[in-house]
Amino acid sequence: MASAHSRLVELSTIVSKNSAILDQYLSDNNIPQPNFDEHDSIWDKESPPDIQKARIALQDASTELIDLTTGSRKYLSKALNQDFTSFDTLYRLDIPHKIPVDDPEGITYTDLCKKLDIDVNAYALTRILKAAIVHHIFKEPSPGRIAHSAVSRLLVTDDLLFDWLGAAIEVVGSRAFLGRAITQFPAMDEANRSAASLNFGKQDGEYVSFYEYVARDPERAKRFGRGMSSFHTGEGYATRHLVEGFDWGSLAPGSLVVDVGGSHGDIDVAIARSFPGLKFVVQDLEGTIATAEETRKIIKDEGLNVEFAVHDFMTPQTLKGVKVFILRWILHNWPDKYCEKILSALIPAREPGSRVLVVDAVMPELGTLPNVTERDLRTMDLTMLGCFNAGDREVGRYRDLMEGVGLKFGGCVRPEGSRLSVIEGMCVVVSFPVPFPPGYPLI
Ligand SMILES: C[S@@+](CC[C@H](N)C(=O)[O-])C[C@H]1O[C@@H](n2cnc3c(N)ncnc32)[C@H](O)[C@@H]1O
Repeated sequence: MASAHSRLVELSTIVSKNSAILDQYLSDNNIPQPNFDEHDSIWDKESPPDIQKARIALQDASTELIDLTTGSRKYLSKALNQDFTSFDTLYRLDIPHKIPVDDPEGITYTDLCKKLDIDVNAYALTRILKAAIVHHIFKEPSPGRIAHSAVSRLLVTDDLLFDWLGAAIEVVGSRAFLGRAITQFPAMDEANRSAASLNFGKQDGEYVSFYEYVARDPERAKRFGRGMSSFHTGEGYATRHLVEGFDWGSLAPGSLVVDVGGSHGDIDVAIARSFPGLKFVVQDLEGTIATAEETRKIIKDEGLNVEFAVHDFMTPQTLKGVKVFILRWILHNWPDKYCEKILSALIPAREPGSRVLVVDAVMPELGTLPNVTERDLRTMDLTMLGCFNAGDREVGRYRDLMEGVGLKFGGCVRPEGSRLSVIEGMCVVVSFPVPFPPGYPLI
């Protein structure tokens, strides 16, 4: 039943009323419908004031409709992509933690400045924060005061999300250097010649890769690991997709599952809870493994069969008898030649019946998904290109990569509602955590 007062309906009425005004204007003046094919849009020309008013009202209501139907967490990452500057500032100055979390009246801008660790230009900071407020990050309950919004409050109540923001700022900030990177390093095939390398600047005289940069600072490594954990709390990236998306029950008790580049092991904890008979080893770089204390505690408290081991996935796999290798969000971080190296490194561990699960987003053909979905995917793809000279590949490129190193390609499935095919020998399955609309052709 519809609500007595529905903001959504109210907004859609504004959209429809103003669309009708614009439509009438076009028809009265024999102007074709707006599209992106014409060289010259009608809206680039001057139109009467009431038509301009109708356009603004329509756009304002549509924007609010989109914002209100996005969800706070998702909104946060969307807003970060649109308004990087404010986020960068509020993270660096730790603004969310300086604003009372449960007081709708918030704090004055002046008192907020007094709480900061450094003496900043209050006028400049206020302007940066107001730019955040128009994106629903914080709100202004009364003139001169700032309070938390539902979105900004998350940054205080969810520590992992705050760490995600810290990591995401470095990631998204690097994307801005893409144009410089493609002109300075046009081949774009080296991890340490990326937009991120330019963003971070030379370290001890050398450009470094994203991961080298992260590993140089334990605090940053911890933030990145925790930021990854926070991703798993979002619906699109929930661990359950992999828990439900593969037939773990078909593995014999005691089967060894190795999560290559598994970070803090969130995926393994989730699978181990449902399949306690399996044995998991999470492999990652030393800095990441060293900061997985929260997962270690969960593993100990719940008695889960999950271990951590330092292993560089560019070097041959040392474990034997592995039934399943998980490579989740790994290949999209590496240029092709490194993906070949990572996949080849698994070959010595291959045995009949073992499998590799590559879990990554798969890029669709242009225009085959709803535009809002595709915008998200392509933004993420460019983020990966900026950070790593890598990205979310089309399914054919995954197949080429795998077959190129002599692995059998086992198909590409979406976890929800799909059963994975199990093929004798080294079977490679590409799945991905993004909730694609039903019916999207995967292979
Ligand atoms: C994008 S994260 C994905 C983490 C995890 N698989 C997940 O799905 O959340 C990539 C991981 O690869 C790890 N990594 C990067 N280079 C590595 C290397 N040479 N050997 C092992 N792990 C590495 C990083 O430390 C990080 O944890």
